Amino acid sequence: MNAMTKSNKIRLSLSLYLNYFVHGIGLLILTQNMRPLSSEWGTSIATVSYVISGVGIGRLLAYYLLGSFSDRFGRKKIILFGMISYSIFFIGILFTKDFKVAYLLAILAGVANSALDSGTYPTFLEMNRNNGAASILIKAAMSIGEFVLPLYIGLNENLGGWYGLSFIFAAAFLLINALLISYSQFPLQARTEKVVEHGLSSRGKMSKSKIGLVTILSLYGYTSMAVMILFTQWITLYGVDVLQMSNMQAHFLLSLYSIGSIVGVLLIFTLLKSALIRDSTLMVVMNSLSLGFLLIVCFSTYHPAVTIASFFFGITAAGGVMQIGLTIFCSMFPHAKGRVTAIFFSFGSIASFTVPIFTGMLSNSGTAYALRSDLVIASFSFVLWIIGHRLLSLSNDRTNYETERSQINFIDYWILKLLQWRFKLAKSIGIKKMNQGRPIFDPFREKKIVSRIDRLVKDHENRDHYHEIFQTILTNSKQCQTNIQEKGRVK
Ligand SMILES: O=C(O)C(=O)C[C@]1(C(=O)O)C=C[C@@H](O)C=C1
Repeated sequence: MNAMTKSNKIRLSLSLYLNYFVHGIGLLILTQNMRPLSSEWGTSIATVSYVISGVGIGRLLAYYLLGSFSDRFGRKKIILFGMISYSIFFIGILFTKDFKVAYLLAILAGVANSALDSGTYPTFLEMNRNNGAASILIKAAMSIGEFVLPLYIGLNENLGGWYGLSFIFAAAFLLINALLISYSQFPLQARTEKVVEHGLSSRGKMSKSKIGLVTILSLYGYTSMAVMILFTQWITLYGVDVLQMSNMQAHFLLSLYSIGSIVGVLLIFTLLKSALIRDSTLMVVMNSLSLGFLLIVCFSTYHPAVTIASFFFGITAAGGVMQIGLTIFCSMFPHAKGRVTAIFFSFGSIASFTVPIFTGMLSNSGTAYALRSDLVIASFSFVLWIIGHRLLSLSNDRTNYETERSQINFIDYWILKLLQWRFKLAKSIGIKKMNQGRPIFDPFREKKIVSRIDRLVKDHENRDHYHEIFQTILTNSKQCQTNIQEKGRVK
């Protein structure tokens, strides 16, 4: 397949993000409709909750297999399969009267979720030359879906509308989008045969530090997910039971956390895109900060402090750190991205199973124990990244120059910003000179500039290079001024 054009990339990205908007809806649609579904199926709320756990089972069962399929048969097929399965779930749940069928459908939703993940994350990495910034936006698309659905359901209930409409909308969105995706061009994928050569299974070839990193990143698949699930599950009760907040104040903690997560996504996206910071350094910073904010949430009794800390915890723990972890993991196995994604999210699925179980047990001793156990997991994440950062730096030092390159990217970013500023000032001088009828070229000023630079240079062996660079800047600056004057004259 040929390289993708910019408009193809944008179109495909939008379709993929739209899937995750619907997936955000899918994540909440059962819990938000527990009451109507329980009366539809003639079961208790507890049974509906049991049906919901089927989603987790489906994800766990399917991730690894679908990840391998994604590497072998291509991203597009696996994504389309996920979208169609998801639509069947949305429609099927509405029309079934039997909770056992609903349970099977929930498993199908889990399978659909893993298909979307196994196909989409690698596609974004392949489309953006392994820059993980675009995958971070997946999280934003999901958060928007999660934000919109409860609002819609609340509004629909007030207006007395049928609960099933949101299911129909979700399925319709997906089916129309599936049509668009089926005609979309996908980025070039790493050759499938190489999966065998470089596969994760060829442990003999892996160095000790690589095995260490695989372990760390897999465990992070668990801890990054667990930290978020645990917080969202217990924070509201903690606010009411332990902090004696009003119901409204306690719910607000979760809303602020969600808004924080969207802010975090935008922040991390900008940081990664501008290459201002190395991804693994960002992980150490984010995980240490999230631990700090969590400590405030767990031990402060001052309501405003807990409220603000919840917002910042959303930024640092739910702003896409999980996605960066996955991007780093994928970059270690460029030919098996689908499988890596699958392994990573399988660990995440285990978190969605185990967290409700062990926190449920802890809550018997008090809600504070349940929420504060999140500190243990957040500390674990932090330690994982201290070690992970070290291992990544060591392997980079020996084998490549990624560290230097990312620093050069950082410097180039600022050189460009400064040059843009310089050109702007030179243009302004150019316009003033035109109005005064003075020539652009000012040899005295240029001589001054050059001799000043000469005085500033410390590494004398590079003096000639600096001369040449500043001479080029001046030449281009004058060209810029000429252009702006000509434009002014034409007008
Ligand atoms: O200082 C000026 O007079 C400018 O027009 C700016 C500038 C420059 O880019 O620094 C550009 C052209 C002149 O020959 C000297 C300096």
